[in-house]
Amino acid sequence: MVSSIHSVKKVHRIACIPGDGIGTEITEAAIQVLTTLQKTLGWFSSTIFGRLFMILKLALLLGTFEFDFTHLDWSSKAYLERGWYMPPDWADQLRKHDAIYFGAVGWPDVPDHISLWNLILPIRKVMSQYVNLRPTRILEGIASPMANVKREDLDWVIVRENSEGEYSGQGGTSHEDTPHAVATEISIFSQVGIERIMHFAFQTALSRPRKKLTMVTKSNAQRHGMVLWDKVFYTVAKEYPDVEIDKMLVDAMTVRMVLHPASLDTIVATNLHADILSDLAAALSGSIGIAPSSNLDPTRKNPSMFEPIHGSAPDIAGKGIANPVGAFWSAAEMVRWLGEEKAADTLMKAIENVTQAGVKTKDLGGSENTKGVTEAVCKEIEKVLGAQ
Ligand SMILES: NC(=O)c1ccc[n+]([C@@H]2O[C@H](COP(=O)([O-])OP(=O)(O)OC[C@H]3O[C@@H](n4cnc5c(N)ncnc54)[C@H](O)[C@@H]3O)[C@@H](O)[C@H]2O)c1
Ligand SMILES: O=C(O)[C@H](O)[C@@H](O)C(=O)O
Ligand SMILES: [K+]
Ligand SMILES: [Mn+2]
Repeated sequence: MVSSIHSVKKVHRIACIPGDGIGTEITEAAIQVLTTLQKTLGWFSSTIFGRLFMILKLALLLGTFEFDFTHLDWSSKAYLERGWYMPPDWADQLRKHDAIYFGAVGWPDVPDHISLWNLILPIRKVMSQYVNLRPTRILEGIASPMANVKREDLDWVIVRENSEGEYSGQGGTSHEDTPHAVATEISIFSQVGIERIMHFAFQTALSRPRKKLTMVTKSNAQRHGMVLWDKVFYTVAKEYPDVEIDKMLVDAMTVRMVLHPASLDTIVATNLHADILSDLAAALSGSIGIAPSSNLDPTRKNPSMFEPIHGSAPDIAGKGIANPVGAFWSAAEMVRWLGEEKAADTLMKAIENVTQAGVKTKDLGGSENTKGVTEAVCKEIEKVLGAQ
C-alpha cells in the first residue's frame, strides 16, 4: 500500500553538486529545507481537513510530489585527490535529471580558471543554459546599506547572457613565462546569441508590472560586439511595443543603481557585465548571501541549474555561518521552474517570515548561524502551510 502511494507521487529528479567551501554548507541546508517542504506539503499538511484532502487525493491516485536527490561529488577537493572534476559521461548523467542544484565552485588550492572551466562553465554551456536570471529585491526585515532606499525602491531582475561574450574561452598565451608574454582573451558576440537573450529579456519585462527594460553595454569604447548588442536590441524591441526601453553604458549603470534604484526594473547585460552588476545588486539589497540565480535552458531540452550567486567564500568556510537565504531562494526558483508554484510561494513566504522576525546571519547584521536560519525556515514552512 505504502509503495503504491509512493509511486503515484510526481518525482522531481535533482542532481546536487555542492562543490566547494560554503557551497557544501548551503546545499545541505537547501536540501533540508526542500525535504521539509516536500514532507509538509505532502502527508503532514496542516489541518485535519488538509490531511483528509491529502488522503483523498492519494486515494484518487493524484499524489503530490517528492524530490529524488542524486549527490554528485564534483568538487575541487575531489579534483585534488583524483585529478578530475566531472567524469567523461557527465552530460549524460545530468540529462537524467529534471534540474541541477549547485552550491559553489572554487578553492584556493586550485587556480580559479581551472575550477570554473572544469565544472560550472561547461555545465552552463553544454546544457545550453544561455540565460542566467538574477532577481534582486529587498526581503522583509532586511535593510539596504543605502540609507534612503526603501524596500519598494529596489525590485530588479537582471538577465545575464550565460553562454558566450567575455566567457567565450577563446584566446591564448604566447611567449609564456617570459618577459614578452602576450595573452589574448577574445569575446564572442553572435547575432543568434544576442537575439535569444534579448527575446528572453523582453518577455521577462513583459511579465512584470512595469514592463520596463534597460539594456547595458559599453558600446562607446568597444566598437564591434557591443555595437552589435545595441543593434540587435533595437531590432528585437520592435516586436515588443508594450515594453518601455532604455540603454545605459555599464559604468554609468553602477551610478544609477546606487542613486536611482527605483528607476530600474528588468536589466539585460552581457555575461561579464551582468556578473559584476548582480554582485552589486545583491550588496545593495542587503548581502551577497541572499541573491539567487537560475541558469536556464528556456527550451527545456536540458536540465536547468539553480545556485546562489555567491562563491565558495573560503574566508568563512567551515565555520557554519554562511547565509543560506540565497540558497533557499534559488531552491524556490528551482521548485517554480519544476511547475510547483504553491511550494515555491510557500518557501518564499517562509524565508521572508524568518528574515522579518530578525533571524539572520552576521552578514545581515544578525547573530544566527546557518543551522539556526535553516531550522527557522523549516519551522516556518510548517506554520505557513498550517495556516492555510
Ligand atoms: N558560481 C560560483 O560557484 C562562484 C561564484 C562566485 C565566485 N566563485 C568562486 O568562489 C571563490 C571565492 O570567490 P570570491 O571570494 O570572489 O566570492 P565569494 O562570493 O565566495 O565571497 C565574497 C565575499 O562575500 C562573502 N559571502 C559570500 N557568500 C556568503 C554567504 N552566503 N554568507 C555570508 N557571506 C558570504 C564571503 O565571505 C566573502 O567575504 C573563488 O574561487 C571564485 O572563483 C564561484
Ligand atoms: O560566472 C561567473 O563569473 C562565476 O561563476 C561566478 O562569479 C558567478 O557569478 O556565477
Ligand atoms: K554559486
Ligand atoms: Mn559572479
